[in-house]
Amino acid sequence: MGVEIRVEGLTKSFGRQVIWEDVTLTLPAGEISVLLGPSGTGKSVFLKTMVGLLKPDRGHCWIDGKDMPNLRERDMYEVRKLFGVLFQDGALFGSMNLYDNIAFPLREHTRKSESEVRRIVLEKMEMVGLGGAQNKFPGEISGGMRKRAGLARALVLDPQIILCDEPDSGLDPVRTVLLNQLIVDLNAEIEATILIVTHDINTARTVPDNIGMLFRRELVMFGPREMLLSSEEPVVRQFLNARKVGPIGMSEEKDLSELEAEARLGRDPGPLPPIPPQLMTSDGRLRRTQHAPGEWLRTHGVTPPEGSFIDEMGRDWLQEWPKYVAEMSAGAGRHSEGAH
Ligand SMILES: Nc1ncnc2c1ncn2[C@@H]1O[C@H](COP(=O)(O)OP(=O)(O)OP(=O)(O)O)[C@@H](O)[C@H]1O
Repeated sequence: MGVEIRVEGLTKSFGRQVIWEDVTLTLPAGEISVLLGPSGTGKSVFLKTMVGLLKPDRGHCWIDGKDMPNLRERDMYEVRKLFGVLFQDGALFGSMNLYDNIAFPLREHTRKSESEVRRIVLEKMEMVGLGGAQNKFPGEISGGMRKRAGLARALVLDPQIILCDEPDSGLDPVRTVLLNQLIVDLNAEIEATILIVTHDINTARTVPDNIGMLFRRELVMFGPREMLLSSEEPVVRQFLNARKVGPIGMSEEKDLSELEAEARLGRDPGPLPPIPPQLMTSDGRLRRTQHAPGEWLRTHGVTPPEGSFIDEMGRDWLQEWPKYVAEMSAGAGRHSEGAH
């Protein structure tokens, strides 16, 4: 089961350039969260600070009771073992085949025998759909395969926390959805706490349990997916709906002439689009941390936009959910009876 991560008042600057200030959020144990923000708002810096690769100016990041940025190097090394990190390009060693790349953390951080290493590497490769590709070199495979190899490598130490920095950059839309599916299935399987940095709006809208948004050196909002997808906050709304109208411009903030032009053309962002159903696991089983569709909206008295929670087959998940959960639990019951 993944661990909760509690970030409090985290602030980071490089020289006089403040990247973000006073970031406070909690990544709930075992849930999937997405971090959004225009380019250059410090999302990668945030991930690197979480794993202790960068030191913040001040603040805390509590992981399993330990305050990561304020640990001694040796203790930090121990906490780092809880993490699996998928960097943007997979960060594979070009001179090693996939097998050796994926085996690397096991050989570096554990004293496992080569036969044990082999068992784990092949299992993880199978898990990400790379069975049989052990002898390929990173230069011989596609970008999507490199990402999956990076993911397999991030998984070998059985991480309780997985950080993915733009896992979908450079992937075609179908590969992006397949990678998202893999992440959701993985979450159901190993129940790790997952944080994904992405620019892909479809990923942000359909995959996570929670969404956070960085803008103008602060965390504008962090909370359940439904909270951000129904938010009227201009930056959140503009970003999550990929709209031109809103505070974000080509440089991070719009200048006066852009805002004047926008005012002439009309600045009404229009109605919010429907909230899509969340991506389910591929075998339909429920993730341990999965929330019922509409749960946050109901508890907060928010009416979702017309057409929300209807999937591409026309099923309305607000109606279907109780029936679905009952069927799944009955199925799980049957499985466990069968197992005894
Ligand atoms: N080691 C460093 N030293 C100095 N400045 C840095 C360092 N790393 C990042 N920065 C600066 O911090 C800012 C945020 O960078 P970061 O890569 O985190 O942005 P990002 O939100 O991930 O962007 P993108 O979406 O384009 O990947 C940038 O201005 C970058 O130049």
